[in-house]
Amino acid sequence: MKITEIVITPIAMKDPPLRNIQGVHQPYALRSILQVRTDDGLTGLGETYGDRAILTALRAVAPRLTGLDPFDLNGLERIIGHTLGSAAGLATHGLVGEASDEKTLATVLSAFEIACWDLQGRALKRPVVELLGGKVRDAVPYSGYLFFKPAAHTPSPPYETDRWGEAMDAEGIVAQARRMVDEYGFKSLKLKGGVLPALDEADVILALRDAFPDHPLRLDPNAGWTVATSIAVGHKLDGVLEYLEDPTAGISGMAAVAREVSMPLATNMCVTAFSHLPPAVRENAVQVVLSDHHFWGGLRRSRELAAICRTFGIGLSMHSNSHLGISLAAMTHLAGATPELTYDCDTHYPYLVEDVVQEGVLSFTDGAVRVPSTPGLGVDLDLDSLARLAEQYEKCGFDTRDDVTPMLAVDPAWDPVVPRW
Ligand SMILES: O=C([O-])C(=O)C[C@H](O)[C@@H](O)C(=O)[O-]
Ligand SMILES: [Mg+2]
Repeated sequence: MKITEIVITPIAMKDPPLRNIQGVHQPYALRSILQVRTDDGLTGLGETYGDRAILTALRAVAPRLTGLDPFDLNGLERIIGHTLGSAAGLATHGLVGEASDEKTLATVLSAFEIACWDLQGRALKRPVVELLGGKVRDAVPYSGYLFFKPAAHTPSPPYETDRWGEAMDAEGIVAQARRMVDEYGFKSLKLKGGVLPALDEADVILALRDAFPDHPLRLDPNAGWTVATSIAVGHKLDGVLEYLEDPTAGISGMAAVAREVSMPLATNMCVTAFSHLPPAVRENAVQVVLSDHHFWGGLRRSRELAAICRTFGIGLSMHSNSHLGISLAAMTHLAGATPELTYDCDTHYPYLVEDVVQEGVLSFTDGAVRVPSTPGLGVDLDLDSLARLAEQYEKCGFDTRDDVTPMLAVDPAWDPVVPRW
């Protein structure tokens, strides 16, 4: 089997005004959809970020992959390494740590690697989970991802009215959580923090604890707090949190917090590449790493991360950014085959109102997605939806994720400085 053609389609999907430390989500989230075609007539699917910088890198690599066997993942890595060379790190939005050459390569590799896994599975008529060693769970549990948000936010271009309403205080967040739990059956809850003053966010967690006594709870302010504030929140939430995610910036900052608080600290910001693991282990900075195949280099590398975490007694969870069904399928196959992944995975999927994959394949029951059993990733493109979302990308008016500008549109004094509290 040889790759004959790769089609990369940037798309924009509607997104609600979800708040975070930087500001607010734009009215559309951007993704790149990959279709990798072979001489056997098969098409493998991939999905990754849609920012201009990654799109440029994907487009530089794609023509070099003609003739590659999709089973040759080492060859894929070699070609991508040669093509990107020492290209400067991709600009990122700052919510998944610093950019670096290592992460650029891993991000580009992942996008094509996922499509190759899909092709391998389709060729062998086996689901990806079986190529990864077989299922360790039939369904993958996800956590309900709670965001502070206004009911409406109207910079230009405007946001679509969403079904989640306002959630800017404890009452709103508890109502959002209730809806997530009722509709999706989530068994754990994560609050995106960095929006209210830190101790007020701790109060929101306490309100969630009252309303959901048995749900593991997580709080993630994306490094919005100083070490001292992080410790104060850690003490206030002693015995309440499953983990505290990225309260403060950097491996040493996290280590200073970890020495003083009782709950595990988790990260998708200070340990986001293999070179971050040795210092993090040395300083005992984090007790849980949130993997994310999109920037850790795909499914193989994510499993290498799992083995390293197992070796050093670090827990493994999974991070998410706004994503579509191809990524949800890839996340589910990976988690379905990875025993180390004992924490419920993050997903933004409940906020999605439009997808590029055919409906009805992926759904949540009791907070979990069944690992697909059909060949490859188990999802197929809906070409009409792909075309519509591609047109939306052309019209949306931006080509890079930027949570600051739409915030400035409603608050001209907005300053995304960190740490803020
Ligand atoms: O766990 C995290 O840090 C994230 O999920 C990062 C995301 O970008 C999140 O902050 C968001 O969607 O605004
Ligand atoms: Mg996080």
